[in-house]
Amino acid sequence: MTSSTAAVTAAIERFPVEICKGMNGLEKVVLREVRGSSAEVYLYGGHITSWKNDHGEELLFVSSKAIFKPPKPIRGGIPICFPQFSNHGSLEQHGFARNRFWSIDTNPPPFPTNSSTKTFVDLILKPTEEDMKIWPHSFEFRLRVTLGPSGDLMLTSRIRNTNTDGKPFTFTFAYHTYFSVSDISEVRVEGLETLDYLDNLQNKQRFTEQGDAITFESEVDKIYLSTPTKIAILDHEKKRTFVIRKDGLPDAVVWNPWDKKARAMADFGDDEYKHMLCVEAAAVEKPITLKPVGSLILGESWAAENLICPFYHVQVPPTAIWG
Ligand SMILES: O=P(O)(O)OC[C@H]1O[C@H](O)[C@H](O)[C@@H](O)[C@@H]1O
Repeated sequence: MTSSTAAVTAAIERFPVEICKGMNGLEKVVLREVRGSSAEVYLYGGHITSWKNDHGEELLFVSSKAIFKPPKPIRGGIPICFPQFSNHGSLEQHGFARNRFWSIDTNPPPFPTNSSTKTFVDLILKPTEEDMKIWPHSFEFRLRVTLGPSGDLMLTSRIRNTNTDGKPFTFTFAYHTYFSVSDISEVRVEGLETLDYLDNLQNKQRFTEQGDAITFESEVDKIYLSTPTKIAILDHEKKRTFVIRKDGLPDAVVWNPWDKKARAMADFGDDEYKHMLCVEAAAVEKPITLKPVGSLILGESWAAENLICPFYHVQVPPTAIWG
């Protein structure tokens, strides 16, 4: 066993997590909570591909046609969009973090909150020389995926500028979460009413949302701006509500490709749009800038959190969410 394998094993043995082979032999980490909930994270993309409640029911949508083969990003789950969201810049769509191989971070810097009672894994992404030809910046991107005792899933990202050439860098970001829903026409989203949004289907023009909670009857691709820290997705048929609680991510992207675009995507089933909805905690309108390493100081860092939790319509929402 090499010393780095030993360090990974030691980091993993502290927590009930397992590293195993997933689709096409790609490595994945499986987190399990004592009450039965679980989550799976592929090192390819630092990509969450499964999140199940304590009845083993899948809460994320992953396409039956998803291609688990680099460099194609995985269709569904939670892709990480960094250092660019969508086509808002000159890099490839959604940046490159979602199709790079991440590593297990055996020595993460301490977290302000105590996670000792939770199941989590820490991943890290650093650029290769090839990446630096595309985006000439040195960075450390640390991602902690935590499965809470009530089955809630928390993603914490910490990004540091490690440039020693005196250059700041600027990025946009999203957790591109694909929620599984029973029937898109029965779903509504609360928390975005009356907000301004940029409509990707109308040249990113700015509009103001009218009326009540958001419902779906055609393609939607909107970036809601300066959104509240809590957003809810209500699924009447499933009698289930997902609550998203976010910090450091002012925007929220809502996307459903609907039938025509679904048919145009090779890695997405023709009718699958009926059973998914992306609500993405994001920082898009105001890109983040981080200062480089100085003579006496570390490079600047940025952190963002996204907590998602299902609750069922017979339950009281967990206090972790409504706080
Ligand atoms: O197909 P992808 O590159 O994964 O992007 C899927 C979608 O992601 C976001 O939600 C964007 O707002 C959409 O414009 C885009 O179509």
